[in-house]
Amino acid sequence: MEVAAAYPSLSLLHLRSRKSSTHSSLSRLCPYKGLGCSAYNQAVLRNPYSSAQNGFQCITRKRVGFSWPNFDLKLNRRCYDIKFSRNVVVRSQLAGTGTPDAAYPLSELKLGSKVRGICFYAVTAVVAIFLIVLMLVGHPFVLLLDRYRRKFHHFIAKLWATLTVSPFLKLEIEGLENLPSSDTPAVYVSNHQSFLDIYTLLTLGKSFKFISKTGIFLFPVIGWAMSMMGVIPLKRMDSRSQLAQVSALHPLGFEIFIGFLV
Ligand SMILES: CCCCCCCCCCCCCCCC(=O)OC[C@@H](O)COP(=O)(O)O
Repeated sequence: MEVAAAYPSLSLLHLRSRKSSTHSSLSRLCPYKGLGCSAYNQAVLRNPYSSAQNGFQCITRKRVGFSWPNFDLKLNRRCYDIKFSRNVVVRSQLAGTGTPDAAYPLSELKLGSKVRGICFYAVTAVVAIFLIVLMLVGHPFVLLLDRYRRKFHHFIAKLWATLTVSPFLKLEIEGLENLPSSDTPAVYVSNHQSFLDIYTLLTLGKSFKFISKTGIFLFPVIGWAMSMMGVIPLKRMDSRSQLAQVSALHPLGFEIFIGFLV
């Protein structure tokens, strides 16, 4: 997973798994001097951890049969039809060769991985429910005292991310000194291999203004937190919305985080 921080010079932040091949964590920041998009492309291609060289994956979606209970009212008996198939997307930098065959259906995941995944979601939900209360209480003060950066909310988000991730992954952060200071306008761009980049970037504690598709704001608790943090909503199919939201940023300058899928 890579994050590019674009400010006067351009740096790449790499998010990689420390010990296993199943999850990614924040591990390496490689400074790369360059200007403009072409320089960025070169940086990605030439970097030893780049997706191009390692062939890390954006694995194509694989359809997996999934049974859903269905009620046949006439016969008053329960029957099971293959009604839908579910898309299971596996994206990992480290998992294999980058071919579609490397994707595997949910049903083939080991029990341990499933339990681990369920625990992850349980922890993140429980922690969010507690922390959202703090955010709600602090929100009026944040609007009065720190309307733009909202550092308090970002601190809460950092707590949420750290408490969620730390039982499951060990984060290693290298090269923090290469990041621009908080008062330097910068754009961070991630290739968004999975949602783990959001957690790992939140643990940095920087007041990124994330840009997010509008649908995510509808999630309970997380969506409310995003609104309070000032996450920028984006209607993806509407280029006017994209322009309007970015130009609405406060002229003092912000650090923006943009995630995109590769
Ligand atoms: C108290 C709890 C604190 C919670 C803090 C939550 C802060 C969350 C910051 C969220 C930033 C969300 C950025 C989302 C970026 C985005 O929009 O990604 C789109 C992808 O998904 C791809 O979607 P799709 O193509 O539809 O699969």
